[in-house]
Amino acid sequence: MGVKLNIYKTDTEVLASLAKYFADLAKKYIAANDRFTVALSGGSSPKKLHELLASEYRDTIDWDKVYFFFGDERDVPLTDSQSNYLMAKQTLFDPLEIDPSHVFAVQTNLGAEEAAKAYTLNLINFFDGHNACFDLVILGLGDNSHTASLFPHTSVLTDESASIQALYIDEVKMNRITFTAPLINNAHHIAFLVYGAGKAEAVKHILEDNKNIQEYPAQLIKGNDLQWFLDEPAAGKLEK
Ligand SMILES: O=C1O[C@H](COP(=O)(O)O)[C@@H](O)[C@H](O)[C@H]1O
Repeated sequence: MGVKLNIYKTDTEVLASLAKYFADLAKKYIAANDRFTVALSGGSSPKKLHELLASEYRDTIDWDKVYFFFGDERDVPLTDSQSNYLMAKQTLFDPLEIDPSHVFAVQTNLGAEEAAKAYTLNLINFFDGHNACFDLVILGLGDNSHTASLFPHTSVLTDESASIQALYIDEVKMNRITFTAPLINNAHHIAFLVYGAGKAEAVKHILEDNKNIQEYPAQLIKGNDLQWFLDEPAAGKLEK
């Protein structure tokens, strides 16, 4: 299956479409496997998605069968305002009263390197020693074309292992812990959530420019079912 672009006039419509996609996949995988595994993205874009899921889909998804992971995390305490975990806790887990044992936070209290190792072990245990294969990975896109914490001109971009790596990112002056592209690409379904004109240049680089993964890391993301959920401003520089 190729890349599917879902382009809507407004971010509200984008979020509604992705929330429904999330719900449809959750129902499908819970019916098939009695669980739905999802790796969340961080930053600010997903906040409204989480709030929508926690309100409109509170009663239509069997949330007790959903298991949450993080595609990347900042090397900060989980109580820090920059923490991707804290954002998800406040906008999704707390409103839905998610069982904390179903949420796999990156244990940043261990320090970045040890946290990456511990997270890798968590995945090995959760997936019974098999390669981690998430039902859904949700990704954002930075205006510099990074996704997860796969930033331009970093060593992790050429890592061919499906793993979790810790590295210092000079661009943001902090350590990050991130899925590698092969780990993301193992997923059954991958959804980019990108809205706002500020992302238009990056979207064009990723979807239409020649391959240059060092400049445009999100070009590394491939998958059986890779879907983009975009508003028109974010898609505004794509060839019509
Ligand atoms: O640093 C990060 O940025 C990206 C994009 O965030 P957004 O708020 O511009 O959507 C995010 O996907 C990633 O998880 C986060 O750590």
